[in-house]
Amino acid sequence: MRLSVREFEALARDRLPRYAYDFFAGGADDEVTLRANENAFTRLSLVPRVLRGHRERDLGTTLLGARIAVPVVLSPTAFHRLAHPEGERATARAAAAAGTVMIASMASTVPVGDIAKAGGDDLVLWLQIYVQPDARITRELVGRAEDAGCRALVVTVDSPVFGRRERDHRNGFHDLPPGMYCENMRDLGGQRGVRDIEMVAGLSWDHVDELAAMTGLPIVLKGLMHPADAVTAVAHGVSGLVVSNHGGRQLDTAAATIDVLAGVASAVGVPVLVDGGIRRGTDVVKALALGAAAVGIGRPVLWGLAARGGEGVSEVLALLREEIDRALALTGCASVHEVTSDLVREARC
Ligand SMILES: Cc1cc2nc3c(=O)[nH]c(=O)nc-3n(C[C@H](O)[C@H](O)[C@H](O)COP(=O)(O)O)c2cc1C
Ligand SMILES: O=C(O)C(=O)c1ccccc1
Repeated sequence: MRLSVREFEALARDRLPRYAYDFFAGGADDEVTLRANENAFTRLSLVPRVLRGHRERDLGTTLLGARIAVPVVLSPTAFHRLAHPEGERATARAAAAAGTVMIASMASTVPVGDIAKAGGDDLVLWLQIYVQPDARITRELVGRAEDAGCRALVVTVDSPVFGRRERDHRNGFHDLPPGMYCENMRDLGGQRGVRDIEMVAGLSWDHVDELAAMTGLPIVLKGLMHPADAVTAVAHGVSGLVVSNHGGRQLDTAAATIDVLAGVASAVGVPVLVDGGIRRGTDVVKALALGAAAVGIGRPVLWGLAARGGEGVSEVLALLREEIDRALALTGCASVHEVTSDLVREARC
């Protein structure tokens, strides 16, 4: 039996080829932000309340109108078939069983329609996209998301260019192995490899407006860190935000997400999610206290998938669920909505 999310990482490291483990685990440049995301949680302390007499906890909440059973969603990560042959299908089944949102990556190795089918009616599926230089391709992707029954589009805005991941360069990992493709790019005119997904160096608020004009789906922006950008985002009509530094894979030395969360969350009225370095139930409670509506996990899903396929993802989600439940009990909270900002403070070293 695995006792923690970190044990899954060790299992995954043992099972995966080096290049795949490094692709999943790695960050940009010196990986300062990669480490900072996790470390920042240790600099925050919880200040529990006691004697409140709650026998049980309700871990559920609502996100963009969808009821979710735990305040943890699956952040979008590329290439699940590098972790397990069933890839995103297995991930979708685990997300559906846990009763939470899966944000499928535009760079999934299973087409979004097939991810939706694997997850079934219970799955709340959102599709993450990178706006493409050719608006026709973006429009086609949006259509594929709508046809698959996705309930939101998550637009990643932290990547006008790719971050430089030295591990991938060292390993010569620049494209998917034979037989694996960015399936959502299929038949859109490219070679279906990693390089088919293009970044838009001049990404701007105009692109957000253009995208909003293409669809009736709610739009969530992922990769914001600055409160001023959050305010502008809401003025452009977005329905939610994900405070994220892309798991330390884009701008190295960017702040840890948990350190900027409160500034963003207090600046806007839309739901704010946060991802980066969340590995324990107490991390989730700290994020809720700092204003998050829910959190996202990236690598922990990949570690579960690599270790034991969909069962492994389910185990990771179950571990986090149990830890959140215990952390709520020990902080005196009966629900995620009772987690208030006074329950967290900066640790004195
Ligand atoms: C291997 C890997 C692939 C990723 N692919 C994407 C992606 O395709 N689109 C995206 O918006 N974010 C992507 N991300 C960033 C995640 O959505 C998320 O922000 C990050 O993993 C959260 O940090 P954590 O891994 O510490 O939980 C990726 C992250 C990893 C580790
Ligand atoms: O690795 C990533 O972080 C990522 O976002 C990505 C995007 C497109 C293709 C491959 C990876």
